[in-house]
Amino acid sequence: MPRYAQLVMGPAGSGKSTYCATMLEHCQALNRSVQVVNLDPAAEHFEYPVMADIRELIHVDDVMEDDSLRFGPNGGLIFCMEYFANNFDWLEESLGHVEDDYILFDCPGQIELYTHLPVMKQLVEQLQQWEFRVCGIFLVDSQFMVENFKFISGVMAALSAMVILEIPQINIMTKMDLLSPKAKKEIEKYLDPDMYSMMEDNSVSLRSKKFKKLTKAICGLIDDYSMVRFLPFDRTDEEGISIVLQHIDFSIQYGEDLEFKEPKEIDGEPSNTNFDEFFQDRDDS
Ligand SMILES: Nc1nc2c(ncn2[C@@H]2O[C@H](COP(=O)(O)OP(=O)(O)OP(=O)(O)O)[C@@H](O)[C@H]2O)c(=O)[nH]1
Ligand SMILES: [Mg+2]
Repeated sequence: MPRYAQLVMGPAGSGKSTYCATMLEHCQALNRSVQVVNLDPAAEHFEYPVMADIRELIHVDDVMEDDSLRFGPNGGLIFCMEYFANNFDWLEESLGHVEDDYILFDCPGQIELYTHLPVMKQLVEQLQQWEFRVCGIFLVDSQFMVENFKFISGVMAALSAMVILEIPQINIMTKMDLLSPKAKKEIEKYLDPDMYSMMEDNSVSLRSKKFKKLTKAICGLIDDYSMVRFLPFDRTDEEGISIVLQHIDFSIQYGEDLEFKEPKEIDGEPSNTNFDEFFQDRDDS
């Protein structure tokens, strides 16, 4: 039986930990068993219970305070993640081996991890060896997406993670509830973008011909191959969360191999196992 994982990635402050807490709550309401693993060695607090926490293995403060290493916060975090990649047995032990388990990995926000460092790819390969079907979830703050060039830059960041990790990826615009009504209207065009017309809008502001040509080529490539799309995510909108989850489930074929499970016994109510016995007693009375 396969196992399932969401690798929750994105720039610093894009809403990864909030997404994990929201998704966990949503799945619990659906009676789905989901667990969260914190992979951020610099995390201070989160609003969800964790099944495993990388800080048990290594904490960024230990690395920064170490006299022989003397790293700053960013270098320290990269060191921690490389240490983690050399100690995947810690994760294996923490996860155990439960069939069809579903784990959300709350990753750190250093963008280097998704552009050129090998750690995340190594993690994906390791998870796949442990029979996980992994889906990348790339979050970008919607407030940084309401202008053409900001949008293109968000698309490029998401694309970079897609290219490096080679797994199904769902891209999400977070914090939709914070947008003003005007920005909300504006953002609709970025949820179903026409990259060519986006280029036309800005043709006046691009002075360098070479830069204009390059941007046009990038936009064309993304549009022609439908490479990157974003789904909106508003943590207060259950229906929207449900649509995001459906896309993710579809991408990792969640549910195809699930076996029927007996409902859990609720206090005061008989479980299915003694159903017959229960009716037998009633018939006798
Ligand atoms: N209103 C609103 N605030 C949000 C939402 N998502 C995140 N936030 C806020 O944005 C801030 C950052 O959110 P986090 O979930 O910690 O972001 P993160 O990506 O985990 O941040 P790092 O782990 O530091 O990279 C917090 O103050 C959250 O309360 C959202 O959907 N709506
Ligand atoms: Mg976080």
